[in-house]
Amino acid sequence: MSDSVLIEGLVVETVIGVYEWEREIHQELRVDLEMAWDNRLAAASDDVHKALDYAAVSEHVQDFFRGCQPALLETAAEKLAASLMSTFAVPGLRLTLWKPGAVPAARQVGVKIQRGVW
Ligand SMILES: Nc1nc2c(c(=O)[nH]1)N=C([C@H](O)[C@@H](O)CO)CN2
Repeated sequence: MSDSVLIEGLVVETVIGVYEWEREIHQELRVDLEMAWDNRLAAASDDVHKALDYAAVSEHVQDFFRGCQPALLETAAEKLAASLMSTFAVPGLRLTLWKPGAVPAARQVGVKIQRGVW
């Protein structure tokens, strides 16, 4: 599939981290998403119900991090990918989770995964 729907730099606040002190605070993550989606039906009908609604997906991501507060970025990425694919019937996605404050000498650190069919 060559079409996709994109979300870049979505900011979420959550509890995440492997250290004890990190379990006591909220930290910022940034989420980049590229989701495989055939955009032709939405374009032909001009109907948001035929589109992969990036506003609804963004809300889902925010809700996800209210309920899921793992230690590792890898765990968060894997669970979020599965949740998005099953909730929105997304056949494939590329997901990057950035943790901007984690390594002071780096602008940001993160993980990127690709799942499903492209
Ligand atoms: N590959 C990873 N490395 C590290 C992670 C992680 O989630 N994935 N997490 C930490 C700590 O929580 C760190 O962010 C605290 O600064 C260390 N390494």
